Amino acid sequence: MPFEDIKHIVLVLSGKGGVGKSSVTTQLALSLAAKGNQVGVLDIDLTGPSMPRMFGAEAKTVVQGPKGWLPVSIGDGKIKVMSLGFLLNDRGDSVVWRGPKKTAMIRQFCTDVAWGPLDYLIIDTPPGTSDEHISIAEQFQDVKPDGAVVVTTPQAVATADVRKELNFCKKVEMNVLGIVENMSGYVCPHCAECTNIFSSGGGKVMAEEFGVEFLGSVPIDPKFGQMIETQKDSGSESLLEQYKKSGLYPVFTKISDRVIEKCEAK
Ligand SMILES: Nc1ncnc2c1ncn2[C@@H]1O[C@H](COP(=O)(O)OP(=O)(O)OP(=O)(O)O)[C@@H](O)[C@H]1O
Repeated sequence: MPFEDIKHIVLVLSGKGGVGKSSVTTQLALSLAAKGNQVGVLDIDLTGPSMPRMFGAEAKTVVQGPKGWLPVSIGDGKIKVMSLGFLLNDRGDSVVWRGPKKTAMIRQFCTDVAWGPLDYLIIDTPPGTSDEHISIAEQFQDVKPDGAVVVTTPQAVATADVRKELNFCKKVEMNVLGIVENMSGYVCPHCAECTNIFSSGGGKVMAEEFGVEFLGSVPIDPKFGQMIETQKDSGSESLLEQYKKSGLYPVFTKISDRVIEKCEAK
């Protein structure tokens, strides 16, 4: 059984692209690792895999071990990452595959990766409710994920996309751990005051409407993007150390506390 050594599985979903789903996946992984957990990150965003870039591991490749693909170990090995990005020859390549090929790739990602023991496996999914989501839902018929973290932005809440995502979860009987509202306000680097540029609070209202938990608001922090862009295969130890100094670290410490509580309560 490929998931037998994995204690908890969490999916990260978003109704639309560009809302910060990959950033939330990365920060969830970093904050869980900061609490001493062994974390795996599975990137099934086949058309736009961004995990190699997020973890500064674009030059790494995955190799085949005796028990399957060996995920890329980041820093001191507290985080392991598997992404289609590691298998593409040219990292700028994108994959245009039809449904059956995507399904086969996802099945392989779910069965052929030698993760070793993990406390948490975080799965970064493509935006929307596409073939990949249906495949992943099918893969998990026996091993149910603990649930999904749904990411939105204040603007996206105004659209039907989040609603669609939450309805999708209901349809495939996916437990929703909660909603994260990303890019919710801007923290001034000079005075640390938070300004609500795009309005905020919509995620909370949506969470109430669907009877799911609101996990928290994540402000826009330009330093986060800089931190990601300037790391060059320095590994997660330094990324983790840098992240601990980031203004978003306390925000995600609270979010991951709730994720842990909810996963352990299951
Ligand atoms: N809270 C934040 N503060 C500052 N920058 C952010 C924040 N969240 C996301 N970003 C930046 O916004 C951009 C888009 O984020 P990200 O790649 O995480 O979105 P996504 O939803 O995964 O996108 P896609 O749908 O293309 O996969 C990135 O450059 C990221 O660094």
